[in-house]
Amino acid sequence: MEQYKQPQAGERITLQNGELTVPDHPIIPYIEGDGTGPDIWAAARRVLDASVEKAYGSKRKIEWFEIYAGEKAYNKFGEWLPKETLKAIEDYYVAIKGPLTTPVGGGIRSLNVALRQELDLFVCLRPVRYFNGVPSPVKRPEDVDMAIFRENSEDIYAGIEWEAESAEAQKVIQFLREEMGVQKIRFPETSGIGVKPVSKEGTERLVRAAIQYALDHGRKSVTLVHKGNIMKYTEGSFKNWGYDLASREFGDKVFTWRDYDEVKEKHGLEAANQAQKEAEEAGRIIVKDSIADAFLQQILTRPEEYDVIATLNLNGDYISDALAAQVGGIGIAPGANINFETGHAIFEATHGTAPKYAGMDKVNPGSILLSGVLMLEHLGWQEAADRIYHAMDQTISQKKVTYDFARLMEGATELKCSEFATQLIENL
Ligand SMILES: NC(=O)C1=CN([C@@H]2O[C@H](COP(=O)(O)OP(=O)(O)OC[C@H]3O[C@@H](n4cnc5c(N)ncnc54)[C@H](OP(=O)(O)O)[C@@H]3O)[C@@H](O)[C@H]2O)C=CC1
Ligand SMILES: O=C(O)CCC(=O)C(=O)O
Ligand SMILES: [Mg+2]
Repeated sequence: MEQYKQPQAGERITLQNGELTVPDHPIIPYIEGDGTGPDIWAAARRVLDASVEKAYGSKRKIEWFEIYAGEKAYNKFGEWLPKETLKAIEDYYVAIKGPLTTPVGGGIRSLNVALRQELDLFVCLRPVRYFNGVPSPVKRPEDVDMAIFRENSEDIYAGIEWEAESAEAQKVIQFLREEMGVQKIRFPETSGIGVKPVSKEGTERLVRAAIQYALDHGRKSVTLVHKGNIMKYTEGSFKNWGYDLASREFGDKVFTWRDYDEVKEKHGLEAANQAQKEAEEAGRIIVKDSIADAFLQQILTRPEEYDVIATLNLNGDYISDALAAQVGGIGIAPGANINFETGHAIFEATHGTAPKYAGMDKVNPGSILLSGVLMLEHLGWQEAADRIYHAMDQTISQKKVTYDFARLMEGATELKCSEFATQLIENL
């Protein structure tokens, strides 16, 4: 880490017996991000620091350590994702990042995805909840309270694809047609090809983390969201492996829809409904499943029926933006990429770099800030986290908001990104 200036003060977070040990002055690496990243990060950092100070005085303080990825890394070191960045996150366990640009249709592959894959941060956890007063396109946004567990290491995001008409694509198509008996590639001469790996191990560690989270957080259900009717051996297997794991590892802590079907088969519908009701009353987690397209309409029409969601990478990407829109948009949707086995985590906004607003001090810093709040909770600094939740509620109720909310609210005062942060600090 010769190129990076590590802070003189502070100590490392360590892992002991599978648990993070967090010193009072932890060193936390951060990546500012591209586009609007510098604006939202500067605002969020001020609020995080102020809240920690307010909650703990001088006893606790985060020692921030800048590390680099994306355009800033390229301009400084000629690399998009320097090895030192990965090493710093490995060494310090917990990091936070702003959004990074990914060009469409060519150029570099996603650095966001690369960070998750290189560090094997297999869960992308995106909690979606409503803050009072936030403008929403739905009638009862307060019914949305879900935690999305998006698989983060495989699926179509593995980046195994070949461009149409390339020698590689032609070779794969030839192999599929001649050796695998594939007859259904409609336009073989001009097809690009993508491969979607989904494994049993990958599914199991994701579903295990989702059920454990549901148990630890007093949640009621875990829904496996898939498109298994069409992609039988990837998304369909995700569902089957998920149910297998739930019964095998969690036993009577869960009641699955497979259990329901079994009771129904043997004793009829009424008995099955009764068995599920008793399981719910006993606090068992209901493990169910939903096909992705139906799920996307049901989260609009019956959001109160869904709680923890476990899903594959691409479904999770769509679902997290769709659900975020229901509770005020991606400007306030937080996220965390976590390896629940090694303890490594990167907290990051759900949205991207919003390039048209870059450098305008305009966009909502809520998403990266609330990702920072998840980070405070992960460190066990709940008092500092709670102050920020409270300040968000207060500030939005006062109708002092950034442009994204102001354009949907009557009588709102539109604040710049930095002014919104100042207002939050006043309300801590
Ligand atoms: N994890 C990451 O780092 C991610 C990176 N990206 C990357 O970001 C780049 C831009 O992607 P794009 O598809 O435009 O998606 P963005 O999420 O960057 O922006 C889409 C729209 O969302 C709204 N928005 C985004 N951020 C905020 C915010 N902080 N406050 C309020 N509104 C916000 C804006 O809406 P409006 O126009 O209505 O004001 C904006 O135009 C791409 O290179 C993409 O690959 C994308 C997603 C995640
Ligand atoms: O990496 C990207 O450019 C997009 C990632 C994304 O959409 C997400 O993290 O939700
Ligand atoms: Mg996305």
